[in-house]
Amino acid sequence: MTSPIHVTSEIGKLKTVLLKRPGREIENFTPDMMPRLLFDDIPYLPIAQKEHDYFADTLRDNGVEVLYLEKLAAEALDAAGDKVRNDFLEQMLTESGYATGTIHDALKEYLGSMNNQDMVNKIMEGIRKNEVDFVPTDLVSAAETENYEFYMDPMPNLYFTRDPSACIGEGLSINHMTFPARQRESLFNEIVIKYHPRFADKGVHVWRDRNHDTRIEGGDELVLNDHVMAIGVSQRTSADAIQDIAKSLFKEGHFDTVIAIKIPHNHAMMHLDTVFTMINYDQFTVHPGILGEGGHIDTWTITPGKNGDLNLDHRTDLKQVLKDALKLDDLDLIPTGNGDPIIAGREQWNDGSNTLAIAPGVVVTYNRNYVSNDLLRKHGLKVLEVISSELSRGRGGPRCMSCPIVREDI
Ligand SMILES: NC(=[NH2+])NCCC[C@H](N)C(=O)O
Repeated sequence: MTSPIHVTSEIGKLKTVLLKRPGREIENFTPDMMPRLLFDDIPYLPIAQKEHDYFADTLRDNGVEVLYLEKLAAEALDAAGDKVRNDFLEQMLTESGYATGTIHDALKEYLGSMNNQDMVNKIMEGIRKNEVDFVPTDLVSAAETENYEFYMDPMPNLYFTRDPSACIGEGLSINHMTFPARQRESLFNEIVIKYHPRFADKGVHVWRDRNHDTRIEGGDELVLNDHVMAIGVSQRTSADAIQDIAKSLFKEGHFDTVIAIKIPHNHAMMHLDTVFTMINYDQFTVHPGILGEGGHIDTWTITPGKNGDLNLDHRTDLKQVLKDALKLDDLDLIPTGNGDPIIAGREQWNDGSNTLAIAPGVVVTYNRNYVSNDLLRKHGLKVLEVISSELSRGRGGPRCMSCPIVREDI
């Protein structure tokens, strides 16, 4: 049986991708909620949707099948029936802070009265207190902070479908995310994989599920070829989660090498793909800001050891490490912003390094990063630019906004 998931590189011709069209969740918050919700500004929804549709059309025009998370999640619940719907709702409420109690009951009744698509959309958008018909009668609900508007927070980062799950080979990781603002997101991916007819019982292997204490996010997980991965040690992905997934990939998959790359732990560079992406067989974008003195950076090449252990090789010459792992004679590392410190900083902030390859040497990028885009063209790449004034306010670019499900082999 061929698996409905097949991703053996970052660059193979993209056949199927998972997106989430931004909905009301991206404007259902106030400035004081922004840092906690990992946003840097208040987006303007109609334009964000227009930009997102343009992005989706660009992919479709290039032969990519576009799937939407919100639709798959509702279809999965439709297919799974009442018990699964009830369990999903209970789990979502529990992870939103209401395992039991009168608020739990009121929210369950409110959401429970909706059809699956409306319920999924509502959970994604967040639930304000004034929309639920509920009068507090017990101390727990009466004492709940009065001046907070929400029972359930919105999930504005959902349009960054790259992060809650990552397709690797014929399987995927369903991720335990770092910050509470994003932790509930991967519940949607879980129900899709378990119950959507497209994926359920089709031999999809879960390398690592969301029930872990250690954290990993898809923005850090790069599939370089069918046996090598690069994973960022970052603000979002911990070294112990990398060891854990490496063991699983070595044991049950065709992978034999994981290159762990340590990047600065900050919001602008929260994932490896904000500073480093693969765009061709032998070409990568790299933000000069991650390279230290003499272009060095900490990397550990992890390979299988004896009795299920791991071997580690610590090196700091990224270019040589990649050349060795990918068996290449040479490699083109293309600096964001052409290496100019001011331009590199500005364009990295707006995801100039966050390119989505849709075929070897063909990338989708934000039009606003014109210096980096010109440089990519000078290095021989075909660059498809998408409009990006509002989408970029969420601190993610074309790679973050897409989760490849099927790519052709390279
Ligand atoms: N793969 C990525 N770089 N994703 C970007 C995610 C941005 C999002 N606001 C967050 O902080 O989580």
